[in-house]
Amino acid sequence: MDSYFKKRYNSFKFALQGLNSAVRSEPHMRLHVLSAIGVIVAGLLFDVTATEWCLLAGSIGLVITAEIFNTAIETLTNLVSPHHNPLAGKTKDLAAAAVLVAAITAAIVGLLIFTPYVLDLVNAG
Ligand SMILES: Nc1ncnc2c1ncn2[C@@H]1O[C@H](COP(=O)(O)OP(=O)(O)OP(=O)(O)O)[C@@H](O)[C@H]1O
Repeated sequence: MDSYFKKRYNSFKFALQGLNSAVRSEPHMRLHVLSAIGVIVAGLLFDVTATEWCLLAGSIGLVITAEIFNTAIETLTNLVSPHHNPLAGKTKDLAAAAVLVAAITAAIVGLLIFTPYVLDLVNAG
């Protein structure tokens, strides 16, 4: 039983190491984290509803998860194919496209949620 919990603890520790390495080595990841902080601050300022928090949290998670997978795929591609190879390029472009789609989706969710709050603020002012 002891070794069961030790294994789970180690898996969690390795996952945190991966997160730490993604934030430290990837400028895009830092940009996503900064954007997430901005969204959380805006959510607190506008006092968005619980449903809106769920959508914002889902969008933030989607983008950060996509970026981590992109980094993992890029790293593996560099290991497997360090030299120029059209398939390696295609693999990286596909992974990058996933991040782009996630980021566009998150931007649309953010716009749909925050635009009415901003308009209310402008109209009240
Ligand atoms: N081994 C390769 N063979 C062919 N094309 C490659 C290869 N490595 C990269 N490319 C092409 O160059 C582009 C940029 O590659 P790079 O490794 O800088 O990835 P990146 O997504 O820009 O990484 P980062 O997010 O770290 O800047 C890729 O999207 C791909 O089109």
